[in-house]
Amino acid sequence: MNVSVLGCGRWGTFIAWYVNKAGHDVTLWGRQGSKNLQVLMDSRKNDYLTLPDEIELSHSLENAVTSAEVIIISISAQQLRSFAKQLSQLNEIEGKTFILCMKGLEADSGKRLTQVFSEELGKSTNVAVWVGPGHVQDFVNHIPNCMVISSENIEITKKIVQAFNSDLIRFYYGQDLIGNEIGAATKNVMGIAAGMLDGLNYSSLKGSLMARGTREISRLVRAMGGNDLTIYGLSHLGDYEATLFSLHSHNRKFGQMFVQGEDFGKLAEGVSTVKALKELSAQYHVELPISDAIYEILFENKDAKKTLEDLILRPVKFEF
Ligand SMILES: NC(=O)C1=CN([C@@H]2O[C@H](COP(=O)(O)OP(=O)(O)OC[C@H]3O[C@@H](n4cnc5c(N)ncnc54)[C@H](OP(=O)(O)O)[C@@H]3O)[C@@H](O)[C@H]2O)C=CC1
Ligand SMILES: O=C(CO)COP(=O)(O)O
Repeated sequence: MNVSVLGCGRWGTFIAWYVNKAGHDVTLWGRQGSKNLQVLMDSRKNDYLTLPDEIELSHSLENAVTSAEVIIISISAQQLRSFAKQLSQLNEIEGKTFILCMKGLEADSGKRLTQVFSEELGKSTNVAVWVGPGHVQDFVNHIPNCMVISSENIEITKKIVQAFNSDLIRFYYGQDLIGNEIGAATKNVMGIAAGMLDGLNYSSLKGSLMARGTREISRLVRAMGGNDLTIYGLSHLGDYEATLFSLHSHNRKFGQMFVQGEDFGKLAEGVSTVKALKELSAQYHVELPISDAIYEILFENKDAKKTLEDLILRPVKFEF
């Protein structure tokens, strides 16, 4: 199958490498001026991997889109709306399958990425998400993992899983798009919280963060019409090791450096997702104490140690 990957950062480049390894013809696209693409064109390498010669590297969005049956997008979540607008100007997008390999929510509206995408491209394309745990550094060292594909159309979900399943990634069929998208985006917020705990020498609280973080997000998913159990699956709890504990996690690292007064400088999607959660908490009348605490620390200048300690001082309540 011809597959194009749009976005050539850490994850998009890995996805191109992986999909080629799974037996497909792959084009990897980067925008004009992309340093990431230039480095790959010059050396076929980045900080994480080496791309085989058969993967085509391209600056032409039109060629990348028209030549492929399946188009995978992996760019920063806050750029998706404007990028989807750009895609909607192209011919021949009808009937194509798009897969979003991204973990975020629109910061201002709280909308899920498939909602943002469909609003800009209409209903004539299929859209799915590919989420779950995995770091490039582990996959290129042949360490396998499990991930999940989810869409509103089970036939599309099955087609993608069958095309991309391999001994490196075992895919599951997701049946709850709301839960999988909210789960994938919000695990980054818990990752930031975990990094803050690490930075404050409170790492032993991460078990409690796992228990109460999943509970908080499952309440939100249920209020939004999803299945609260999804939060205990691959998109969220299944991604906690890779985000709350892994030294590779950008979100965990961001949180750690934030409380240490340092600038991380790379994409940590959870920062924008914290804003989206503020909006969703109000829209759906769901209390999100951990996410609120991270919002206050990041955007209201509240003291991180005191704000996280205050979570412990909340009134006693039933666990479930
Ligand atoms: N296990 C998983 O499922 C993982 C998922 N991810 C997700 O993947 C997504 C990307 O993360 P990551 O690869 O780390 O981020 P990077 O910052 O490494 O890469 C982002 C890419 O997006 C491109 N980009 C940004 N804005 C635009 C735009 N307006 N138009 C076109 N291209 C654009 C950048 O272009 P340029 O090259 O010009 O800078 C860059 O290539 C995130 O949502 C992240 O959560 C990440 C890791 C693992
Ligand atoms: O989603 C990821 C791991 O599954 C990557 O997480 P980070 O963006 O925090 O590195």
